[in-house]
Amino acid sequence: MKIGLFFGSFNPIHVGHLIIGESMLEHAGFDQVWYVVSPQNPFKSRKSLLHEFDRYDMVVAAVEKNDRLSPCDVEFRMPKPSYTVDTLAYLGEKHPNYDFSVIIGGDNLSHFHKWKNHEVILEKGVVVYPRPGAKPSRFDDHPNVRFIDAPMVDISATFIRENIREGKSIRYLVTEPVMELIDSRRYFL
Ligand SMILES: Nc1ncnc2c1ncn2[C@@H]1O[C@H](COP(=O)(O)OP(=O)(O)OP(=O)(O)O)[C@@H](O)[C@H]1O
Ligand SMILES: O=C(O)c1ccc[n+]([C@@H]2O[C@H](COP(=O)([O-])O)[C@@H](O)[C@H]2O)c1
Repeated sequence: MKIGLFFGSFNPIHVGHLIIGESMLEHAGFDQVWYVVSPQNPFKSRKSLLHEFDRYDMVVAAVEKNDRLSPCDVEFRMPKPSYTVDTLAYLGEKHPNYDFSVIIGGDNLSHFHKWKNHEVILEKGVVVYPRPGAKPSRFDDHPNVRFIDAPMVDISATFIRENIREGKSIRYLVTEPVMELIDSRRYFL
């Protein structure tokens, strides 16, 4: 079984993340995509970062209607910050019959050389979803890096958090169940 591991802060999960997951199932040949919620990205500040349990709840709410998209909380029980190569190794040991690859947005590829043991991640294969404004990277022509030809989506979690703080609507930028959680729990205010 081919599994695409989509690592992210998901602060919050938005429709861009869902379009990426579905496109990966359709165009990259994955049987499933797992949304791995990272408690702490090694490069990001904790400012305005919700607790991982809250971010996970939103991921669960976003994907529950889709059998092939799954939430994954494995990094909650691992050392922090969350290094992708370590999680990949752990999941590989736990599920020896699954074939894992990593999914990233085009913006992350330009920083990829700074990731811990990125060569090891590359050996497994990296599938890239194009992102507006992504810079060219040294991995663009790497044999184990595959770009998916799919429509660009110019949505970010940062933009959603800003809208919430300014009292603006986030309807259609996140799914209805995610919007209900954000409203009822007063996230990002
Ligand atoms: N609109 C998008 N197009 C392509 N890739 C995306 C998009 N949004 C997020 N990603 C990718 O999804 C993964 C998880 O992203 P993340 O949870 O940080 O969302 P984000 O919208 O980039 O958040 P923030 O604005 O807080 O940085 C990353 O690999 C990121 O590159
Ligand atoms: O392993 C690393 O060195 C590394 C460096 C930067 C980012 N990552 C992971 O990349 C994922 C995407 O991050 P984010 O915050 O942009 O959603 C997230 O799961 C991070 O833990 C991992």
